[in-house]
Amino acid sequence: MIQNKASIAGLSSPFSDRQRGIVPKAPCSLKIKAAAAAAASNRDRNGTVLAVETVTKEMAEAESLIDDSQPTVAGGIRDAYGEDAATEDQPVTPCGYSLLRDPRHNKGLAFTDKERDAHYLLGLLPPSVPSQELQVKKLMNIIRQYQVPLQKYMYMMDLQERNERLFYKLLIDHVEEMLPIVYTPTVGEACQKYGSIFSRPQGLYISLKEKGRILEVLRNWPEKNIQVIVVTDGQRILGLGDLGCQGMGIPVGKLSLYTALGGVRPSACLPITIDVGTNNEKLLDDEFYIGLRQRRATGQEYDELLHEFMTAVKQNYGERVLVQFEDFANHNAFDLLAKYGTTHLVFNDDIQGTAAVVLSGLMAALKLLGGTLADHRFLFLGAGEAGTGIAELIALEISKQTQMPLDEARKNIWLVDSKGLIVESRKESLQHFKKPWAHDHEPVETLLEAVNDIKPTVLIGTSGVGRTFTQEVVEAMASFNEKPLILALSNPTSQSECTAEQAYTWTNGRAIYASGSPFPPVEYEGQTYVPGQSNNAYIFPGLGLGLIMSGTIRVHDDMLLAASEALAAQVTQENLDNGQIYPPFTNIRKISAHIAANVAAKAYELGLATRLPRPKDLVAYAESCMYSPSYRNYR
Ligand SMILES: O=C([O-])CC(=O)C(=O)O
Ligand SMILES: [Mg+2]
Repeated sequence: MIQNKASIAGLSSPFSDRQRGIVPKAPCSLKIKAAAAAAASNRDRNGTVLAVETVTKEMAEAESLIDDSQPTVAGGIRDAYGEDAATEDQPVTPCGYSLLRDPRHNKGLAFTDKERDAHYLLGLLPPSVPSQELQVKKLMNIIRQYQVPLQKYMYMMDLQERNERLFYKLLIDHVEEMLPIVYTPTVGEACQKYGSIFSRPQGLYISLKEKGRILEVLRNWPEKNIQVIVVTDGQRILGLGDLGCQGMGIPVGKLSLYTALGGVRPSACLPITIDVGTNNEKLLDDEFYIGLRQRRATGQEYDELLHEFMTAVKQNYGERVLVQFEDFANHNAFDLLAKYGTTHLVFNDDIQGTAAVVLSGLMAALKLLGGTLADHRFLFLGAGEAGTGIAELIALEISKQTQMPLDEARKNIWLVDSKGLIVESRKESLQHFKKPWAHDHEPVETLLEAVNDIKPTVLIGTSGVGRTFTQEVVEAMASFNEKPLILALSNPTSQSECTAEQAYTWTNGRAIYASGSPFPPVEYEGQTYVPGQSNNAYIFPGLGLGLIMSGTIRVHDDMLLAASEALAAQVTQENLDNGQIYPPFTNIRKISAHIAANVAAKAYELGLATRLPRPKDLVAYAESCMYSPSYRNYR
């Protein structure tokens, strides 16, 4: 028998338990128990072993309030393996006033008359019953009236807290328009002002104060069946530097894309910020700063906290939870990936996600430029996570294609950092991740000199510093390339190495251009040029979905290559004819399903996938696993 919380606590209340929304309907609870037991043993009630899809259905049916006539895969991957067996300990489904206050189940005015009657909502809502589509239309009208992007961002955050399905429906249906709001560039501004706009916690904060108690912190999070964690320590938020605890906007934003673009259900996503202090003096002096008011802990203190975190994550969520490292400073990003890459399912978005999206763009661009990767020369401005990560993945692909040794494949790839071209004579003083790129060449101090010396066919900006592709640099690229490929990847828009308009104007419209944050189309001499967006958002949602749905336990470089190939394959001839090396974001769910399928296929091939048997049609399986934001009918 399920006990209600109030009776356990010995509280009395003028409302009945149902009215206060704390007791599930008895038939539902029985169904939950039966399905939970079945799913846990992977057998049906008669003891027959269940196929994965059948368990999914059992579990989805078991979720109280869901109408049997609804598609059952929406509950998603969580349910498929019996790990999320609903038990009496699960929070019960609310009804009455609490139902309207529960963002996961709230539908606002869209509750039907029958639902209003069955769930104690009579009189709590005005009579109109709009469809979800009409609700989206109304909200878009409101959002479009805000002139300031940050206001739109705050409206969206509020919506997410109020009605989760409507938030995702709106985001998915208007992805091109809303991506720049919930993601780069606006999310960058939101992080800068996070202390002032903070209203409700959207993820977990783990600070030095919680050292020794991280497992307890994880257990405080209301959701138990987590599949993806995005974690930052806030030290390098986009190209905006150290934003300390206010970096939380990034994991929150990335995870909302996991759901909207990759179909991972929201309750399986956990945003985390690790707060070891900040070296940002402005924040330390800001009375509204929400983080620890101290300079960053480093060395052993930092390592110990991170180690406790990684250990607690595995202990609490098991081996198959994906941890995505986001916006760590270079040294920590590389160290963490190296340290945990062999023991955990980890992935660094800034190193590996960015690399995969750029490699994909290059694969597509070759159809416009001609030749193979090995025929091109690459020059990077910026030799941090993104720069060296992309460079390495290109070299890996060249080496695979040509059978040449990796060292040899690196020879056509050059990097410039703040001290000039990375060359042999600087090797001693270079950080370890730059050393492989120290080629034999005279010292060169400026980017312009490097461009003129190396004569790259592809120029890639990963410096985090805005407007560093000057007119001379871009014109030099155009002087020896018929179609210079220019990727200005730093985020947000203010940090982009050059704008789309500059790239097209300075090359007389000949550039193939993409940036990390979006730019609007450019009119130049009577023609419209549509810049591409080379952002890891194309990759991580599909990659993550592929890892989760196959139960993969380690990320392998070949999975990144598989993701790149799948994305490049989605670029149509029409896209290419318009100078586009990425497909439009409007198709992103389909794209993510293809990426997920390719990644999962590679995981099965490498023996790293644990969810067996392997589904035959991985694209269809990926699609069937995706969360749908459509409202469900409540019994
Ligand atoms: O968040 C983005 O737009 C891309 C990214 O990972 C970064 O710039 O750090
Ligand atoms: Mg990032």
